[in-house]
Amino acid sequence: MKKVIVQRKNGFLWIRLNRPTCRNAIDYDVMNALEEILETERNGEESALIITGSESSFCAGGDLRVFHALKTEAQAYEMLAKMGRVLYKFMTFPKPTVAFMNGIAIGGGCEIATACDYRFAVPEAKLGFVQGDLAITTGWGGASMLLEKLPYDKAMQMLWSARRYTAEEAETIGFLNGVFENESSFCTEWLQDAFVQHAEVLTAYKRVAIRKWQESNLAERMQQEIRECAVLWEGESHHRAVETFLKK
Ligand SMILES: CCC(=O)SCCNC(=O)CCNC(=O)[C@H](O)C(C)(C)COP(=O)(O)OP(=O)(O)OC[C@H]1O[C@@H](n2cnc3c(N)ncnc32)[C@H](O)[C@@H]1OP(=O)(O)O
Repeated sequence: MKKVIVQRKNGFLWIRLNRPTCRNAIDYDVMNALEEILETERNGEESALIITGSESSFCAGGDLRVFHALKTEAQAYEMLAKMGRVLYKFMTFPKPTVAFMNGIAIGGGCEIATACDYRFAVPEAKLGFVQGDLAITTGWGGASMLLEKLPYDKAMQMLWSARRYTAEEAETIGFLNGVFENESSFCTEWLQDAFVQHAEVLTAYKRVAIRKWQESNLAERMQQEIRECAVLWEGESHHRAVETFLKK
């Protein structure tokens, strides 16, 4: 079974995270697949990219079973920086990008969504930057990207509280651009009329945004954030919190 499925539908490129038994958590295979897709599809024919999850989850963040083997700051940094590079590629993808959160979006799942230009969810989705509860920060550059997307106080509220928000609450705080019953209503009520036909207009506007992020050195800020997380990762509190989850 492919861990990441690529589909082309009505002029859009769909990426579907596909590890439903662990709520589409991200492991190294998924990171590699995403990196390859983002490289090869930069100049593809589709006008926009949509990322979603299979079955009824979007993404439960990093695969805690796999990544719990990483004990030291250096080991953690290597993994975190790898996904950080993938998310910077997402953030600066030359076309519009959309996260359709078809269910739970937790931890790194919210970081992936933050890298996208738009975020939508189904009513029953729960969303949160829960990393704080695991005694770490966002480790894939999510906080730096969130501060580009939300007003300062709203972004910090989501990060500092580590709270799980309902879709309605996440829309109120500004993390979500809308809530749709399902993928089909998202497509007919939003996606099909969201973008002009002239693909060169879409990419030109995206370059405006990307230049701003380049000038404000977003890549470097994400790297520094990843270093902060790697330091905390090594701590006892983090390892204990993950063990508690894994023993459940
Ligand atoms: C790297 C930076 C980060 O991303 S830090 C954040 C890491 N993620 C998390 O802390 C989320 C941990 N998961 C959860 O809180 C819950 O599983 C959530 C996602 C809310 C789903 O709850 P629920 O629908 O009740 O399912 P469940 O807990 O029974 O899980 C089903 C199976 O999936 C697994 N799973 C879940 N999340 C992960 C994960 N992040 N990494 C690895 N496995 C995960 C569960 O262990 C469970 O597996 P099993 O069926 O017991 O074998």
